[in-house]
Amino acid sequence: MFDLDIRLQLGRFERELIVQSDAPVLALTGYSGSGKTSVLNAVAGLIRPTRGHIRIGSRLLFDASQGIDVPVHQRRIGFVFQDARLFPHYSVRDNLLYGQRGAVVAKAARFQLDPLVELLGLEALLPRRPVNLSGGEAQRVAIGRALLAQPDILLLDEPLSALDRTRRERLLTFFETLRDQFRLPIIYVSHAADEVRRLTTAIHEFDS
Ligand SMILES: Nc1ncnc2c1ncn2[C@@H]1O[C@H](COP(=O)(O)OP(=O)(O)OP(=O)(O)O)[C@@H](O)[C@H]1O
Repeated sequence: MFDLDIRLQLGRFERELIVQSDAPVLALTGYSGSGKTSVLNAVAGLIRPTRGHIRIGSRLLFDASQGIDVPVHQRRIGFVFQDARLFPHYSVRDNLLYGQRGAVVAKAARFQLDPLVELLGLEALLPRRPVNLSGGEAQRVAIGRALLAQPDILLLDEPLSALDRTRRERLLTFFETLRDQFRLPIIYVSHAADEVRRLTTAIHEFDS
């Protein structure tokens, strides 16, 4: 499922990552500043590794030796950033629908608005603007928006950090659904290994 062998150089910061795993969820954990978000940026195509390759499922996204570097908009990746990054001038509903724009939303599409609104508990929030959401609510909207773009791969950067225990629990269950029913490959960044143990045994810890 995941075959990553990359080297990143950002100013003086360097990070190597070599992972091969058949697990559906790959977790990256480690201290602040260890390069977790940078790896997600490389997978999304926002920064370019200095060498190596990135293959997820059947998709080869980057291979320096073959000169392959799939453009960001063709990677079909849903990226949920640490700060939700919703459009402040759009309602929650319009933020969600923005995710659908450009995506082929056939009746058979994996992710549909109404079931996602229900799964993520967003009904009451639909008319609100992001400024009137808590951090955890905004994060749930960002997850819905990312999924409505019908991604092949989901990148989650510390998605539970703004949530209380009950909401954490519900979202973890939701991620298990994405993993088991939708079979969506997920790279999940967290600084806490215990947070991700429920989702996967494929945990790569940056400890140096
Ligand atoms: N464009 C850049 N130029 C120089 N250094 C950078 C650049 N982008 C990131 N860095 C540095 O790379 C290192 C890794 O950053 P990154 O955000 O990937 O870490 P992280 O593990 O995700 O951290 P956190 O858990 O705090 O989010 C940091 O020291 C950061 O300052």
